[in-house]
Amino acid sequence: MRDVWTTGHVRAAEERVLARTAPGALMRRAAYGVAARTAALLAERTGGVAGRRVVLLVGAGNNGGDALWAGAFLRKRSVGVTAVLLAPDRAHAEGLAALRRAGGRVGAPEDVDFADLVVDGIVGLSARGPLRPDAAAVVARVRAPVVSVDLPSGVDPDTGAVDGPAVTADVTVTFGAYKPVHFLAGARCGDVHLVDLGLELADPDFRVLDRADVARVWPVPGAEDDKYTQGVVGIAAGSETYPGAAVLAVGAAVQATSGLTRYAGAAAEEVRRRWPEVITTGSVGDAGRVQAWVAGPGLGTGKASRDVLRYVFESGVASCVDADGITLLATHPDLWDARDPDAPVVLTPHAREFARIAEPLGITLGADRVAAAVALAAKVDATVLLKGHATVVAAPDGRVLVNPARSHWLATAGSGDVLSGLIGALLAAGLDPLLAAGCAAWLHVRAGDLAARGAPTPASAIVSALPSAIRAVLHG
Ligand SMILES: NC(=O)C1=CN([C@@H]2O[C@H](COP(=O)(O)OP(=O)(O)OC[C@H]3O[C@@H](n4cnc5c(N)ncnc54)[C@H](OP(=O)(O)O)[C@@H]3O)[C@@H](O)[C@H]2O)[C@@H](O)CC1
Ligand SMILES: Nc1ncnc2c1ncn2[C@@H]1O[C@H](COP(=O)(O)OP(=O)(O)O)[C@@H](O)[C@H]1O
Ligand SMILES: [K+]
Repeated sequence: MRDVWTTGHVRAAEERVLARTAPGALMRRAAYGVAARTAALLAERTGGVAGRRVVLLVGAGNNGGDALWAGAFLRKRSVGVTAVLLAPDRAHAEGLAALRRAGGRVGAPEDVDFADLVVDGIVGLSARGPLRPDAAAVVARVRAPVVSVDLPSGVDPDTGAVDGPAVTADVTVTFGAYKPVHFLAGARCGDVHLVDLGLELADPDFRVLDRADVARVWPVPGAEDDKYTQGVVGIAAGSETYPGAAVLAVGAAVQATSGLTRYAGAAAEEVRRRWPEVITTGSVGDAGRVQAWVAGPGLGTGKASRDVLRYVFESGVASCVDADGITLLATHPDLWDARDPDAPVVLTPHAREFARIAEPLGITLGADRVAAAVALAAKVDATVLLKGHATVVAAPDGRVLVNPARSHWLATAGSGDVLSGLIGALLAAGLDPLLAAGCAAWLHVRAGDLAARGAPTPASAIVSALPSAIRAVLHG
């Protein structure tokens, strides 16, 4: 599990450490970490360190100071270091003096053209908005690998939003604590390395699950178990028009856990043909007992679908409401009244579905996706999984998980249906809804990677990759 704090919390903690350490000590520790990673990347990309050319892009604040000190440390390994000062009269004075003492020089934007590696010290925690034009012009020249100091400049530290020119780093070296940008805009950061500054921080703003966290809770049957004790999941999905959504959601549920899966709906024939182990019926009322429902994928939004959702809510078990189910809740908010208040609900909107359900409630999906998910979760008293390249899962009590993608091949038709089946299976197994949604999203990404291996993948191949992904989770 990795803990993540917004910049306000990190700054406050840094102030406390600054007050009890020698002046400049923290910055030198941070900069030493940058220098070490820079040398490692130089060696990896160019085959050596001594004699290579590093250009530092130096902004007006302490982020630039880190870069200058890192340059001074790199000089000790005979790296040629040139600093491009974006605000020459405000460049960090001690850092600049240290670089000059070590034999580094101040250069011009053209020096970027001949760099073996660029260190981005333009802006860090104080970043506001995209890169300003002078910084953007220098960054546009960069062809070399980039090490970003603390975070890639131009990306919002707390939301990961990018709305103009910004740096894309190969490696980011951050200090004290992970910040939201590192997971909400992972693709901009490259590999992220954390340098410990001994900060003391309270509860994180969100958490990121690791393999071990998923392994700890993924349902594994024991000697006393049978197909019922592990939790039975019911899938109310698919229609005559969209039978595929049912086949995918059911397939994910069948492969996720070893309990029983039931299916109720118009795609019973297709489901049975593909998944003979599933007990199928035409309607939710005939399905038999389940411990959790998945309602919505490919279901349609007519009267019959409304009845399905009402039945699921009235049944008093946990549910994952996806796709058409979300649209139904948006257009017929009275459906919420059918809900048993003790039964947890997980909503899994993509951005457009989120807008559909949240805007009438006065919640807009702006740059801060975490805040939007938290607000909707509290408002409707449900766990909200907001899909995207970084999936945000917010519980009604304010706990948040973020699950970053490792590639973007999951953005394919039917991929969301697979996710809903996974969540349903984990809810039926009794996982806390936040963990059910978070672990499902985690496994979804891993299965997506295994299925894709660098090329487009159909959603049905993601379903097929689930056993391998679970094996990798459970057995390392
Ligand atoms: N605190 C600590 O203990 C430690 C802190 N450490 C380091 O300090 C960093 C924070 O430093 P910081 O607060 O001095 O500001 P920083 O991020 O360098 O910004 C500088 C100036 O940039 C400008 N600017 C803003 N937006 C911009 C944009 N889009 N495009 C271009 N320019 C933009 C804006 O200047 P303005 O012109 O608006 O006055 C702003 O004042 C932190 O990330 C870490 O690296 C480490 O050493 C460890 C110990
Ligand atoms: N750019 C992206 N990178 C990685 N994953 C993505 C990206 N865009 C979407 N996804 C993931 O792909 C899935 C798409 O789900 P959804 O939009 O419901 O598709 P469908 O309705 O076709 O099943 C979600 O799990 C989402 O988090
Ligand atoms: K930076």
